[in-house]
Amino acid sequence: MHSERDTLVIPPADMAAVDRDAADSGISSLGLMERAGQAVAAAALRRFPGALRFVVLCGPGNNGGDGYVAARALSAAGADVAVFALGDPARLAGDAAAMSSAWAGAAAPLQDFRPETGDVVIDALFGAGLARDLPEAALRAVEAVGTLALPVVAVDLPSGVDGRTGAVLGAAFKAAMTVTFVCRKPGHLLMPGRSLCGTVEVFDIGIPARILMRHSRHIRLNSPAIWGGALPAAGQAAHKYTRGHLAVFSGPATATGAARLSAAAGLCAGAGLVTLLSPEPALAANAAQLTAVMLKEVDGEEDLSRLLEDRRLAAFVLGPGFGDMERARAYVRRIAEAGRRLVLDADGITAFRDAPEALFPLFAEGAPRLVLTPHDGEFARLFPDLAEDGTLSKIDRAQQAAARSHAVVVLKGADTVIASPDGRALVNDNAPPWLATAGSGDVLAGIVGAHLAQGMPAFEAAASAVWRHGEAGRIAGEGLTAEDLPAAIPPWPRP
Ligand SMILES: NC(=O)C1=CN([C@@H]2O[C@H](COP(=O)(O)OP(=O)(O)OC[C@H]3O[C@@H](n4cnc5c(N)ncnc54)[C@H](OP(=O)(O)O)[C@@H]3O)[C@@H](O)[C@H]2O)[C@@H](O)CC1
Ligand SMILES: [K+]
Repeated sequence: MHSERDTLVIPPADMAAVDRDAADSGISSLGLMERAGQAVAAAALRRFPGALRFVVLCGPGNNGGDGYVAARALSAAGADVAVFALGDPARLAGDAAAMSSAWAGAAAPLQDFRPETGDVVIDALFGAGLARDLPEAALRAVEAVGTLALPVVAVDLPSGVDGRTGAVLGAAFKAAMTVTFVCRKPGHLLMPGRSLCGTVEVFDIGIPARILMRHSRHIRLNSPAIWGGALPAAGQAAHKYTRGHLAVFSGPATATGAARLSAAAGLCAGAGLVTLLSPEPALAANAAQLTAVMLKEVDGEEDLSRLLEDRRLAAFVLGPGFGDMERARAYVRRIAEAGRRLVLDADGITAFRDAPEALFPLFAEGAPRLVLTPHDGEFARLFPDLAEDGTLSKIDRAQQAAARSHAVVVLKGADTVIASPDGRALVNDNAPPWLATAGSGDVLAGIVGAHLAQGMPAFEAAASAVWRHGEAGRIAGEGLTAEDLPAAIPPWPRP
């Protein structure tokens, strides 16, 4: 399990500020580069002991500097090493120039690189400083290495991956392994960057935590290390009501399955009681398929108001299969006015597509009580401007949406981002690809609802739900259907 420091994620621009602070406090930047390059060489030798030749591709900045150190260390270890440089090494500056001079071997132009079977490529072309699409010579190298399917060890990031957004600029190496320094960068976690990094190894090159924390924007990898303590301890005498009562709204008679999936997941995730709230025409369909989940008729705002008199009903899930947009908006208003907690998913989100400004003020007071769980398409309905802004990373989009909506935003995908109105954001990385299946989102909404019902703060409730959902996907295994997921939800992890 991760330590808290292991979960830190710092964007490249902030990382540059960390480097400056480290230098100001007397830490030698040349020493940092030396340790970085040595770490790369050690990792490459450990992972590829049978390499016939290590080909080190060095770029025009400090990433290239790390490459020259790695070349020297690999050579000192007895490996066969060839260095190819992008640009004239004589034009390198600062630490990179010093490390290039300390490399005793030759450095041929990158254009001369002809990959051979048995090569292991150390990609030190670009890291945090990649500012635009890869230049022509680098594109050709990416293509040639890809053609032979040579293993690549990326220094800091696979060249071509934008460390801030995870986007590919022109093209990018597909690495078997990425050795990065200090902490992860967003590009290691956000797609498609994550899929190009291979195994990510993070090396502590000696920058003290106090400097890191000064520049951390509270972006982290989603891990039990962050929220493991957020589950209120249920005492020996825990009563089902003290473990929370969750209510899930059913859709019409023709669309009841989604809500039942949410309800079942809520029960398996630890809610003491779960009630499905069903319109009258759907009662029979629901009753035929429920056992532990209770069923209650709610067929309009008056029914709901009466129900809300029961203070034990702590949290609601609205959206999966719900269908009726006007009723969705009315129910959301009632729940907000009654001070309850709400997971708004699927149709519940779409119901506010033309009037998001009618939703956001409803939950503006006090601690966050609303959790929005959109996929990209639903996100664009509530936040069209953020969805269209190509300069924003997925983390930026979720953070800005959370601040605007006063909601915890769970922006779903292979790289789900969970953001809080207070600026915290987590990137999730434990979801297997086969979790993207029909009904999977309904299950997630139910788990979030169960956590809210148990009294967890909304951000922790959502983050832990995303993680348990991912674990459930792993446990249920490839070929799962959403029906398999509730029973596969793992117990609450203790940090
Ligand atoms: N604390 C740490 O984490 C430590 C980090 N360290 C290492 O430093 C790395 C960051 O170094 P960096 O800032 O020099 O950036 P880097 O990626 O080498 O590229 C910048 C150069 O590329 C150029 N350039 C950019 N895009 C281009 C393009 N498309 N086509 C052509 N040129 C392009 C750009 O030129 P410019 O944009 O100014 O014209 C500039 O010359 C980091 O990834 C890690 O490996 C360690 O050494 C020690 C501690
Ligand atoms: K690189």
